[in-house]
Amino acid sequence: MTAHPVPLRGAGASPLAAGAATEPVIRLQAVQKTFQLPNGQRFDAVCSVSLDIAAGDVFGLIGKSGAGKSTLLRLINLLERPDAGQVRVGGRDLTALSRAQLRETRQNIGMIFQQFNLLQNATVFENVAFPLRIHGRNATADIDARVRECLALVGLEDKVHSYPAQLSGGQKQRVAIARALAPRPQVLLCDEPTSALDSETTQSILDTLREINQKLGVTIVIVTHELSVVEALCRHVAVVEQGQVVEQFAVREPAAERLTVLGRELDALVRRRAREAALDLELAQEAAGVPAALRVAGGAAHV
Ligand SMILES: Nc1ncnc2c1ncn2[C@@H]1O[C@H](COP(=O)(O)OP(=O)(O)OP(=O)(O)O)[C@@H](O)[C@H]1O
Repeated sequence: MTAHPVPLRGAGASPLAAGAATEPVIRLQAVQKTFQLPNGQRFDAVCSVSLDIAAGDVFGLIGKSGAGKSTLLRLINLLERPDAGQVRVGGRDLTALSRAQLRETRQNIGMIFQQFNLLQNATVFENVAFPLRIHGRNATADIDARVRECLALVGLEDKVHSYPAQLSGGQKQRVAIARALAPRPQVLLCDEPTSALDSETTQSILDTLREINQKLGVTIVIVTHELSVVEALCRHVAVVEQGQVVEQFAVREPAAERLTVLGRELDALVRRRAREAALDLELAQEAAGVPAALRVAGGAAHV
């Protein structure tokens, strides 16, 4: 896939980025979300969570069904408004903003969903142009250029006139990624982005997300129930249980002890994949006739 350079939202380029150099791009401080249930009872979905996510990171949120992962993710762009606590993104406290300011600030936070959430009666072009048009400040030529740039980034230049119904699941998710990136966000939130896709398509979407992170520096936060997704994509992970972050760690640094079963399972997977990669490398070198003394180690020893 050809990737076209897209200008980064630089630290000095936008008031949204003010303060970003001095604190993590995402900072949740004691955020709380309680839902009122139909029977009148109250349910604490997120309980006083504090979490820092550094600029440029790829951060996974894992946990059992109902643990509060999606609610936590949706607190980051205030799709869910916290009952208490602060949500800071790009140095701004989102909870203190007016509606108009929040609309503006949300351009800095793209989001993709399990079911893609595309406009069915709009072409691929119009889907990607949508977030640029609703802010009404972009000239038509600029929108056109930006839409094509984003579609190139996800390898879908040739689908510009197609409708969502004419696309595969993976292509729909690529359109959703292009749409999320169109306003040049610092942060991309992903809510189970590969859960509706087969494993091959999942791999190619993960490759695209990795490329976006590496080339554009966009910080990615991803909710998933698939440990393989975390292993393949994330640098850091937090395990969520009953509305709380019970542990967080660097994915590539398996430890002797973890607090949670999911943490232990993820470590085991990381170790297994590292061993497999080391073996593959060894076999490839052997097949290529590289003398044993000159072979490069695969790195499994580190984990
Ligand atoms: N709008 C709402 N009203 C009432 N309860 C809600 C609402 N949204 C979420 N919940 C409840 O909050 C809890 C956490 O939900 P959430 O979707 O964040 O969990 P999750 O970890 O993402 O689960 P899953 O992996 O199944 O999507 C669940 O028990 C859910 O039923």
